[in-house]
Amino acid sequence: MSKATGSGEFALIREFFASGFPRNKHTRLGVGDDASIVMPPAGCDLLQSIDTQVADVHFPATAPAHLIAQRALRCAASDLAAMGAEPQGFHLALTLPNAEYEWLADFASGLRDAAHELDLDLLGGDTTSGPCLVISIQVQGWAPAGSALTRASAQIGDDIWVSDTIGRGALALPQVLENPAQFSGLARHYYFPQVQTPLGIQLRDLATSCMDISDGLLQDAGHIARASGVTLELNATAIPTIAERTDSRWLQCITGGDDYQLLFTVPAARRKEAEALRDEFSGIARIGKVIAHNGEDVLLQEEGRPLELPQHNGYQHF
Ligand SMILES: Nc1ncnc2c1ncn2[C@@H]1O[C@H](COP(=O)(O)OP(=O)(O)OP(=O)(O)O)[C@@H](O)[C@H]1O
Ligand SMILES: Cc1ncc(C[n+]2csc(CCOP(=O)(O)O)c2C)c(N)n1
Ligand SMILES: [Mg+2]
Repeated sequence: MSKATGSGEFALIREFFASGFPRNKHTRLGVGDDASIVMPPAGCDLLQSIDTQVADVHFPATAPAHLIAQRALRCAASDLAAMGAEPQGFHLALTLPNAEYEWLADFASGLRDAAHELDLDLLGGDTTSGPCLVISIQVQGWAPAGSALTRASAQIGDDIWVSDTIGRGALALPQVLENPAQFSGLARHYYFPQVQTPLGIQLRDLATSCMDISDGLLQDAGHIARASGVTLELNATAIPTIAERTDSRWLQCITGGDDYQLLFTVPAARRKEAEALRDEFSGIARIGKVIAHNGEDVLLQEEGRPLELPQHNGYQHF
């Protein structure tokens, strides 16, 4: 397979990453210098997050390069959506086992498409050789000062909501591992997780807490519970899952991860406002309520009776 034109790391950066990305008006200096320069709008907080994806841990190494890029940027951008940020830009750190021209061209084309859709300017990065493909993406954006959503302020009595169906990524995984190039049905959700930026922005004035579900609904619900010092009581039959409650794969849906849907809490007194969001975000569903901490961080109920929580409630690296 051919190598990047010109030779070496710098030709590769020039060819694939120096142009073709959205140009954000707040970017003073992007790819090419020792650091990027960005001028945030007055009165806004800067929000930043970093996400790493490793070949054969987060995606199959043999997946098409444009799909790997799409997925990596979307998963990273999801953390901005979770906090209600308006996206601004990203830095890309790439570790590559080799520099094959066709692979890089395909990767850069997927990355550009995702960047345009998500409104993220490529601000800079770092490119190295290494034993396996690793993609680290730092994303940043802003929100009016003090308005960003966090995991820490869920209140007793709040309703618990999710932005859409849970479990698509988890149930896609066996298919994707079997055929990494397949890109239909559930595999679409695995490679193109829906980034909930518009919903996150609307929730700034409505939700008391919010996060994106990357590791599994049950485990991630525990993060809001611990950060807020409350218990999240989930109603099993109210959770919109891709496999029905009676399906043997239901548990995989709520523990498997790779959803990138939002989990958020809204005061019960504002339930009608949350329901009205359905005009624009038809998938949102009310799945439980926040109660005083009672020893457990998360409770799963069905028709008023507690369900035993599985030992494995979400993805952990170690
Ligand atoms: N090596 C690290 N050094 C400092 N902080 C870290 C490190 N790893 C994780 N964190 C912080 O710990 C918190 C939880 O990290 P985690 O990666 O689980 O975030 P997440 O949004 O739940 O998951 P995802 O990685 O899927 O976005 C975040 O605030 C993150 O910034
Ligand atoms: C090939 C392959 N095997 C397994 C998985 C499942 N998986 C890996 S990491 C993760 C949680 C999010 O990661 P992080 O917490 O690092 O952001 C999940 C659900 C996958 N996506 N691809
Ligand atoms: Mg997150």
